[in-house]
Amino acid sequence: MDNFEQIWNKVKSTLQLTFDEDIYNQHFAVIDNVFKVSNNYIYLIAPNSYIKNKIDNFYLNRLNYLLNELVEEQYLFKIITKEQAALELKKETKYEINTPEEDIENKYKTGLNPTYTFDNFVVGPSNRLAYTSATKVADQPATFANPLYIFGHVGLGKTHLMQCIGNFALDNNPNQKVLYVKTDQFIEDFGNAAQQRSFEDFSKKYEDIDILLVDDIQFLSGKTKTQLEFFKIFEKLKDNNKQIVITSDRPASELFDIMARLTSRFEWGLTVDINKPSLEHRILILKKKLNIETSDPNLITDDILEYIAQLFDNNVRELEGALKRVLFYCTAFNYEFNIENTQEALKNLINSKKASTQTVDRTNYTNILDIVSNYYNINTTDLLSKKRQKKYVFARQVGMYIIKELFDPTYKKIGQIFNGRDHSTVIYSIEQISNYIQTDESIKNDIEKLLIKCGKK
Ligand SMILES: Nc1ncnc2c1ncn2[C@@H]1O[C@H](COP(=O)(O)OP(=O)(O)OP(=O)(O)O)[C@@H](O)[C@H]1O
Repeated sequence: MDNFEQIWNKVKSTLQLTFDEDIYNQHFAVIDNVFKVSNNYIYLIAPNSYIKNKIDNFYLNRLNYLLNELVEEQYLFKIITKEQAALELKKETKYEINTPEEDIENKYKTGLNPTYTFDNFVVGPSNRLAYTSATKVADQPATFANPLYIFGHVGLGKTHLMQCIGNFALDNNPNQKVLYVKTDQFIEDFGNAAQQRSFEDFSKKYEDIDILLVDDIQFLSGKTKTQLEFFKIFEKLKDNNKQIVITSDRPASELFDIMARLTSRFEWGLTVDINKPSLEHRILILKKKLNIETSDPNLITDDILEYIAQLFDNNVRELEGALKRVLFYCTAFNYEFNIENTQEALKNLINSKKASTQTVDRTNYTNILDIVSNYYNINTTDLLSKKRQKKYVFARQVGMYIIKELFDPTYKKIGQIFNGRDHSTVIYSIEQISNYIQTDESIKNDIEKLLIKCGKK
């Protein structure tokens, strides 16, 4: 809690710098402490419902924007009145007190983030099919497409769209049981259940469900037992006519080390992809985000939005991050929103982008790349390419592992050697190989041989 108090105090300090004294004193100075933190909401008590409504209507986005800058996890501020706080306390639940609004409480049990809605998802040519399919699934679960499989590169809106399905379906029918879960969480839950030899809670959580939303299914790779369990759950839900939605960074046919009976089932329903948005689409996304963050769509002019959209063309998360940075920089220091200040705010991001796209010196590693390619009977161009067939993906992961073992460069550097893969892909690849080494004797021997060929003393 102390931590949240500090965060609130920091937000308050920024508000004090940005707002007129009168506004600050009337709305924010009067809020002292954090009342409680529950279900990713940080509760603040307004002295009366007039102030509560005023903050809700005019300032809440700004507050949440500042909060976002300070904490990595998704938290939101929630303003309640003293009366509501008193009611909460009366419930006498020691550690977790229900929110006043039942529907919000319900949503948080589902793992859903209520800010992901169809309304704030900007539709364009790169995501129209995925969007339309998602709206249909949300409107009529288990009727239109089951499973719905959404794939695309990092940060292009898969999670957002998947969560829209859950939020919309729940709004339509609050009695439905919806569960959003990241694959990592599923793996962890299964591991815990297996360790405790008690599957009751696990089965209840995943089988007693109307809509199951599973994010980033590619992380099931190599986890045979967990895949088998997921297969059982999948079959059960399908048999009971329950909706399943899955996201992944690649088509089901290119999933690596996931059993064929699962990947083939992923293709039973409808598969849709999300691609990179065009410049016009990116500008529209920025406008929407601006509207959400500030309630003032004209705060930043179109030429500045276009400037940002030109710079960040790969990933909507980066694009959004850039906008937030500009907003924070200019509002926190009371600077004008112009190109110079935008450039200044984005200086570090631009520099790190430049660094990652500069041509890479592979000379030190060429030998290793050749040895690994030869060993797996592929050519080096394919090893460095984006081809997703298993033999290339596996050899690439081995290449990354060996370079890390022998030279220990940064993950970012390894990503650059392999044609600009991001550092999380590199980490994931190296972890995969480390896992194989522990579980598969023949892979372990291969890697040992390769390490020696590549110069391990
Ligand atoms: N079309 C869009 N309209 C509005 N916001 C979008 C859109 N596409 C992506 N975003 C925003 O971009 C950010 C990243 O999106 P999201 O987390 O859904 O990406 P993802 O594809 O699931 O990425 P990852 O593969 O890393 O999980 C989110 O804040 C999301 O709201």
